[in-house]
Amino acid sequence: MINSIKDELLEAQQVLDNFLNNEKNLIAISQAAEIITASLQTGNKIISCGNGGSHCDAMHFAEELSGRFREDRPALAAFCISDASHISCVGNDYGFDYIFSRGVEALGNKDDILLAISTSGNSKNVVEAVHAARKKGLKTIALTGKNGGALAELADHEIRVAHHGYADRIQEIHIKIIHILILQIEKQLGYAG
Ligand SMILES: O=C(CO)[C@@H](O)[C@H](O)[C@H](O)[C@H](O)COP(=O)(O)O
Ligand SMILES: [Zn+2]
Repeated sequence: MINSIKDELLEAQQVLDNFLNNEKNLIAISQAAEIITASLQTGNKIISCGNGGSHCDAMHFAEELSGRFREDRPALAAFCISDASHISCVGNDYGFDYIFSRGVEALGNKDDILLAISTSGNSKNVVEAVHAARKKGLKTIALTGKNGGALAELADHEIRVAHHGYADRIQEIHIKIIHILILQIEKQLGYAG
């Protein structure tokens, strides 16, 4: 078992190294931080969504803006489409493909940001959310994996972990990206040194 544990950690290290050693990825993160900061500075908000582990990541991202990251600072406008009654109603009445798009239709405004998280880039409900966001004039940022899937073509801006294995390895980098984004947003807003 020890060898298997070690193999997992070594693979995770390799995926992180591959991501880190491609300058394009660092630029993509910095641009996403700038887009999000500009939106917050003009009184707009961030809406996040994703499935499974990416749903948890989307919640994690939003709560660190509306709640707290490292230090105290004012609350920032962000929420994740995760209300169970909304999801069960829309899933039941319209279909699971529309659970996020309906949330964007209800609460998204022009110049808000949609952060769409999907390791495959192909989850239909996340893709539909991006379509709905574009229709309403939101800016769309996709956090993807593998070859970016449908979101690579659809989103205004993409940060991709180009790992072609299992989703969990991609998510492990996504959560690092999320924490880095929060820090950079705070720095640009003058809340972190
Ligand atoms: O957390 C994990 C795997 O680590 C799973 O729950 C995973 O998020 C689910 O299979 C998702 O439905 C995958 O969706 P996506 O990342 O392809 O959009
Ligand atoms: Zn997982």
